[in-house]
Amino acid sequence: MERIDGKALAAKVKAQVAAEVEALRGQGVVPKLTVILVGEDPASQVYVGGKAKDCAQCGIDSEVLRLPDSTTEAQLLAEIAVRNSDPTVSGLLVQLPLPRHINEKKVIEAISPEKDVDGFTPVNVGRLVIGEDCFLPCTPAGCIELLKATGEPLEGKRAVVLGRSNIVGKPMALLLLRENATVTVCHSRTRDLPSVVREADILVAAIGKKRFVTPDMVKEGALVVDVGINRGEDGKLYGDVDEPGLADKAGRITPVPGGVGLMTRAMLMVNTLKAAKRQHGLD
Ligand SMILES: Nc1nc(=O)c2c([nH]1)NC[C@@H]1CN(c3ccc(C(=O)N[C@@H](CCC(=O)O)C(=O)O)cc3)C=[N+]21
Repeated sequence: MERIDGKALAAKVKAQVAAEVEALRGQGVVPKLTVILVGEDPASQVYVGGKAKDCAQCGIDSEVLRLPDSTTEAQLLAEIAVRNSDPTVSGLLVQLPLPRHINEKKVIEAISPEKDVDGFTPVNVGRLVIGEDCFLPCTPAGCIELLKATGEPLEGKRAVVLGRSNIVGKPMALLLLRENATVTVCHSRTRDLPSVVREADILVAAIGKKRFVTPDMVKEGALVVDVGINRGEDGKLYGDVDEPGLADKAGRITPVPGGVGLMTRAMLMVNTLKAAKRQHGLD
């Protein structure tokens, strides 16, 4: 299988964002992303650092609000409310997962839909379902860009999404549908899952299990998008797909690392730019 270069595509997307941000600055508009991080989750620390770096590359101001693990839900909601009504904040994101004593649903619902650059609020999810303009969730949006970058038409293809989470599987299915693919969503209760996966011209693996997709499950010539980020005992990152096992197959695959994760971050920059433009009536 040939690799789809997520690093190159992310760089291209960020360069386009940077050019637009520069033009916006000329009009006196400076986009800003605020990330709220509660607690000390080590993976979250890494992701948040990556986002700050991307912002710097794009000329987007960034601010990280670090709150202790002991933060109450009410305190977090109050911090969100301050950013919702701060006109200098274009995009607002609360890093997940949150400590167990905080209700994730309540927190997401508190974010202003006009600043919801993750595309996680019910308003944006609803807009996505009915095909209105909205903030697309970054990971699925990045997956679509990776698929489009292959130059292969998505229309009419059989797409299989492995996983049905609110942040990846479900919105991914909707975005593929919007591209006129024929979409099947598989999950832990799917009967004879391997035979369903084998039908896929386009396979999006977002099940969160290291190398769950074995070579016998992948159709010859398929486009495979690997959303998995599983840390192995050896400290290395593994996707949901056994990529080395697919070496002799025709088709294309996004690597882990170097694929979907980088595009997730690039799409966050796209959304933050879009938020700033909309808030200034420029979109
Ligand atoms: N509100 C919220 N929004 C998110 O978008 C969000 C979140 N919470 N919580 C956690 C997940 C995970 N996530 C990733 C982002 C970038 C990489 C990434 O850049 N990965 C690199 C390498 C990373 C490494 O080496 O550790 C790559 O795949 O090449 C991975 C994962 C965003 N998430």
